[in-house]
Amino acid sequence: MAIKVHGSVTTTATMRVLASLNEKGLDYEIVPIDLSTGDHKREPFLNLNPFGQVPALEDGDLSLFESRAINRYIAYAYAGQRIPLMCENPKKTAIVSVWMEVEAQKYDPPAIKLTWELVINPTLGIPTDDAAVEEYVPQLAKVLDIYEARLAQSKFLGGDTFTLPDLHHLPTIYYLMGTKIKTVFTSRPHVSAWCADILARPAWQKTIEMKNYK
Ligand SMILES: N[C@@H](CCC(=O)N[C@@H](CS)C(=O)NCC(=O)O)C(=O)O
Repeated sequence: MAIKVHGSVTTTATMRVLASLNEKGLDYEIVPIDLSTGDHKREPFLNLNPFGQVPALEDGDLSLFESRAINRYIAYAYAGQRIPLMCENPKKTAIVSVWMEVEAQKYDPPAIKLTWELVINPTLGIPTDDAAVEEYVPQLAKVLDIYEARLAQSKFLGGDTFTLPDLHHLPTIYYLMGTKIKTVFTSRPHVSAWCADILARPAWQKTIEMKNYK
């Protein structure tokens, strides 16, 4: 049975999973979940994720939610397919795990709030809260200062190669690069080069195309 992704192709967490499936070149089916009608808060979706958030993934008899956990599964279950998104060496894996935690715990909280304020709310007709933007940009900048130092030493966050911690940033970087605060990324030379590099990946370009032709 083909892998099924239950989600909405414009949402950051669904895009995160599609990006890893595309990196692996896997076949999958998208089962659209319409957030505007509340599909995600009703059965049968709640059976896949009782928290009522997209995405959820089914691979045979395995059912998962939480985009980052799904991506770990994809990386390990399909380790031999195309590029490795995790490492086998325990020490290298530990470093990759550190930067995955950094993305989820330090980077994502301000980045997702800014994505809501600057990208999602305007599409819903909700005006941007400029005070919130002013509060979150310095928080994001502080994290990116640390990234700038890391990326001066290492081509990617997890090491010499592109791995899940890099991939997990793609949806919010993609959206925020189209906003007035993109200089928070582009003003830092190593961060800027890293963003350009990971955004140009064919698997990410495919993810964007799926969003544009939904
Ligand atoms: N930590 C979850 C977050 C999932 C999430 O926030 N999904 C959003 C779309 S990006 C959603 O379903 N929002 C609707 C809601 O929370 O009601 C993950 O990474 O999968």
